[in-house]
Amino acid sequence: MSATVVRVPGSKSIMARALFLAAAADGVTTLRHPLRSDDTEAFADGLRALGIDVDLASDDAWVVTGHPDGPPLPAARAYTRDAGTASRFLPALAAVGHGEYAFDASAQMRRRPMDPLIGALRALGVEIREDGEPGRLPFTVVGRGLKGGTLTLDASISSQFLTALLLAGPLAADGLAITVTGMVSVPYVEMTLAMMRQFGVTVERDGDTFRVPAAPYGPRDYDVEPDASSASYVLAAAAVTGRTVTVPGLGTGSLQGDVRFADVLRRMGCDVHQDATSTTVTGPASLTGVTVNMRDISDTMPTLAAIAPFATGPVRIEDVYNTRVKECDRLAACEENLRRLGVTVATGRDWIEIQPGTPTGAEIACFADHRIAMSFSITGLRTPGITLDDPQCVKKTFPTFHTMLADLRAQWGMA
Ligand SMILES: O=C(O)C1=C[C@@H](OP(=O)(O)O)[C@@H](O)[C@H](O)C1
Ligand SMILES: C=C(OP(=O)(O)O)C(=O)O
Repeated sequence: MSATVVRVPGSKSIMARALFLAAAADGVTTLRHPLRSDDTEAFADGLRALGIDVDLASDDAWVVTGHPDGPPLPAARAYTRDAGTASRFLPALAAVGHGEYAFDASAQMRRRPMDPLIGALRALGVEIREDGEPGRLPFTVVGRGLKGGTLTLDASISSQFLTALLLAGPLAADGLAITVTGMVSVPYVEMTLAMMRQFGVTVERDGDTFRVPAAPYGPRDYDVEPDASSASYVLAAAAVTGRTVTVPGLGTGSLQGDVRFADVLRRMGCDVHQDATSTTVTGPASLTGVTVNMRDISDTMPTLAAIAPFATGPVRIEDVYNTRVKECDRLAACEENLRRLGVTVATGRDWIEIQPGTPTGAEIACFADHRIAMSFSITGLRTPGITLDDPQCVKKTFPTFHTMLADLRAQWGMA
């Protein structure tokens, strides 16, 4: 059977880093194949609120004029919507500047932890005024230029705090030495280091310590990869329908750890071909069960949980505690929705185990979480009658998701 080629939109995580790096570079950066979504617009709007010029008029290229000394405005208010990346990275950029920068976000984002970043910036001498619940947004960063130095950071709840400090490190007068404990989502940190290198700065890593030199970022013409987490839904669609899908632009050469979701599908019996720049998956006659540690690729946990009932044996996903502090408590959300579909499921502090079953149609509670909406839409390829209580929440990272899925259904002759 011939492969269906599906192009997925640009990477949210690469966009967030590229926007930060471009904003801090000495010159003008062009981002090619940008992702336009709620998260990336939140990032761009946040930069603009700080006085940094981001021209997102074109869908082919966003143009950013950098300010190596930090935000040019002496005072600003930034609203970072639901975006973890914008909410965690932008305050670190503000700390480099000279002024008072107030940050706030949506109710969902206000619930998510910010304390490791607040603590780290304070340890570096930055004044932070907590304007709401301690350790959460909203808060105000009072920037007086960042001197730098050494600090210890707990990275066990999110890697985004470490990424924020790494990205800002070269703008500190003395650079930064950061020692981390308990790191999750390691591939995102590797992405950060690789992209800092692409913009001209090399971080030295010595075990758990990252040494960031004081050094200038250079502007670039930057091509954004397709999003590997978004691709997981497309590959999962192949896995549950027995079809063949090729995602171009994403393979072993990707900066994104989530390309390894294809390895999980391979272990479940899919035929997987991955070269440097593309991934092709063919679903088997029946998927097998698997036990998998998803600490490194936890954004794809809901994708796997949602197709798990179709496997012939149990699917157990381990070491994903921090999925409880994402857009929603994702372990609880997956458990709730699998139960709604009549599937037997159990969860613990950091794991979920799903039994084989035949899901029956039900309304999915999205909890305003794009990944819950997209994951259970893929279950819907095999189970009639699945509806979403909040289909629009996919706009966070993949605004064209439902059109893409409708196109796939049409090409595959599904109603
Ligand atoms: O740095 C990033 O771009 C991201 C890091 C991950 O978060 P955690 O480090 O909080 O797991 C991931 O879940 C998120 O979607 C994007
Ligand atoms: C956890 C996610 O996003 P955020 O960048 O808001 O943390 C996600 O996209 O799955």
